[in-house]
Amino acid sequence: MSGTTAGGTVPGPRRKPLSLPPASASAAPEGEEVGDELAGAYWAQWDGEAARTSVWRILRRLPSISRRVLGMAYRADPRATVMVVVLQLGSALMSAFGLLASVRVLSALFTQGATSDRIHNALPSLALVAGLMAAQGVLDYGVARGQAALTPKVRRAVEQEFLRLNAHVRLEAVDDANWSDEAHKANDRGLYYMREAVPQLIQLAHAVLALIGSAGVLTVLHPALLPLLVVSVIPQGYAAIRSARQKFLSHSRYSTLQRRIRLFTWLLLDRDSAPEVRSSTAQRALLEEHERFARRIEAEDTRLGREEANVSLAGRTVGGLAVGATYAALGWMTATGWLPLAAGGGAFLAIRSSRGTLVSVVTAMHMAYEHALWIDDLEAHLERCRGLQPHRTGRQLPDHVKTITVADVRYTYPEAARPALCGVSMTLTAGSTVAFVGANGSGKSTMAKLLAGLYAPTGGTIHWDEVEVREVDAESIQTQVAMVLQDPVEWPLTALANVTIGAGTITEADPARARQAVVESGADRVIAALPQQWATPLSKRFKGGQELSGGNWSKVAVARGLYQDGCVLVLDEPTASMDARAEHAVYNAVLHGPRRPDRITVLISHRLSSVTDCDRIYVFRDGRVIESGDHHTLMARRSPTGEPGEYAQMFTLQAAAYQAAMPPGAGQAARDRQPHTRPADS
Ligand SMILES: Nc1ncnc2c1ncn2[C@@H]1O[C@H](COP(=O)(O)OP(=O)(O)OP(=O)(O)O)[C@@H](O)[C@H]1O
Repeated sequence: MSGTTAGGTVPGPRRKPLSLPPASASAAPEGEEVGDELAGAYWAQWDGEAARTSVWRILRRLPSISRRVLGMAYRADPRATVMVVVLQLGSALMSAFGLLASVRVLSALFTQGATSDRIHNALPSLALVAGLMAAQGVLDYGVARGQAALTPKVRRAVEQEFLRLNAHVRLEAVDDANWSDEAHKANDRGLYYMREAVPQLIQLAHAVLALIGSAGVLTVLHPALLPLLVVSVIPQGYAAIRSARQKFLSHSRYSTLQRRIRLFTWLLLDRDSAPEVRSSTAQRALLEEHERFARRIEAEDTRLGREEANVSLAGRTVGGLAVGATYAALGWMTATGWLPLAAGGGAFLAIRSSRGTLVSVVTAMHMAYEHALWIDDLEAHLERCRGLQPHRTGRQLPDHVKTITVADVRYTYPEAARPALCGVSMTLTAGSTVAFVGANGSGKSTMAKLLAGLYAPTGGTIHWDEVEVREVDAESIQTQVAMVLQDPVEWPLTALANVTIGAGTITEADPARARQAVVESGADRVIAALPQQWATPLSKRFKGGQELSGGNWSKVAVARGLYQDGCVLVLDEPTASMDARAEHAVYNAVLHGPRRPDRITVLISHRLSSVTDCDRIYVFRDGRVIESGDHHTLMARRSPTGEPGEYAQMFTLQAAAYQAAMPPGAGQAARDRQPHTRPADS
């Protein structure tokens, strides 16, 4: 393809001829290893990373992860955070003292003398154990209460911050192909793990403190017991690490398969794909593909279960041997008098409880490490969002504008090879209706988006009266410009909310303005026919919801634009899917209705019949305005060689297409019935 610019003809990119496709191929790339097929998929980026990282590195990162989560919790609720930390420490102390008190109970029981005397002597320590356990229960209850207050607050705070920043990011950033992946990754994984970070940290802290408590008690009982504990837990710790890593890797393989199969499940169940799935009998192909993945999941499930059983057996064997050796050493120490019998019993209890705690610590620290990688990405994304917010100057546009002056405006999309607009100038005055026409890709919509403040010009200026748009808050332009696009959003809200949302509300309405807007757009009949009229949800996802046809959605979208009641109304081909009568009614309302004297209306259309009554028509080609004037001026325009201008050529071409198809005399009859001349679509 080639295009014409001011500089001449630009050669199109070189293309290789398309080769024949293979006669058989898999529906999507498929690797030997499940993880290979979707390696690089944004949502799988860090899965299994904890299993690939050294334990030392994980341990080194834990303090900074903990600091960050604590900071986040403190910002959300300082009181609850301090309470959780203090109570958690208190609970760990109670647990350690409980263990020491248990040793005293054992000492009392293991001394010589009558059984009743020994029991009697043990009673105070027993009461102490009970008291400490009760105190620990109360403190744990406090931790749970603090966590209950803290976690939802942190969740709400981070989620709101994430959505607020994303909703305001400038449109050009969202246009970037990588943006959607980044935002979804941050939402699906980062935000999820950030929400879970507080309870996870509490769990980790609980386990670590319990381990430290046990170690402390052993040291108090006899300094030689600490190395004994270390020796006993090393094999157990090793087995726990292996098992945790195995689980992380398996999980990443498993989730890849799950995502793949969900795609086919979704295609088979989805309402939008339902007609095509049936009309093209795609069911069989989709079911076969689903079954293929289901079998792989089945095999993966079995493999996973077996592997877990093997790792668990190995862990238990190694751990069991180590504990056996430790208990033997304890027995020897007690028998040889190194350690009093009661201290030996206490050590037995401490070592036993440490084994379970160690597994929790290992799993929790792997999780904290891997989740922190997703949280890092989320934070980087939020930082990027902060840098991409609309510029704020504190200045607002005037409520009414007399003239918008566009002077030599240029715009190049990020990473685009050529500018979409190169030197456009125009003057739009209040009360006038202007049209942008021209071939596909000539820059009409881009110009409209610049007028709406959705993009900032990369060159040139746009003035609203004397105010340059760069000097005002971008949002103040957006509230003054109502834009109706060709593929408007079908808001899954009530009919009324679909009209009012353009004015920034879905719960309040100006009834008279809403009715006026739907009458002008032709949506009044659509809404009147709905079972609950204005209150009908326009989505089948809701009970009693209704689906509209494409043309009727367009009428609702036009009503939304009219309801917004801005200084500028841009209709970017919203009538493309309307029937001829509906389209005519919309244009008639906009062009000949009670037009607000201070509104500038911009119509973008390929149907030139719709724009003949506009005050001024701008003809775009390759990002420039090549002609402008009213319909008659443009029709009369000739080049120096006597050729009709671009507009005249396009109009004549469209008109000729209908005239050729009309029976003799029908044209006059049709014209007599219509208030305005309307040539046909191209
Ligand atoms: N979001 C975008 N990112 C990058 N390039 C874009 C983007 N939108 C449009 N373009 C490019 O900018 C140029 C002008 O596009 P624009 O949509 O303004 O044309 P148009 O005249 O409105 O076309 P159409 O009649 O097909 O709607 C085209 O080359 C198009 O490919």
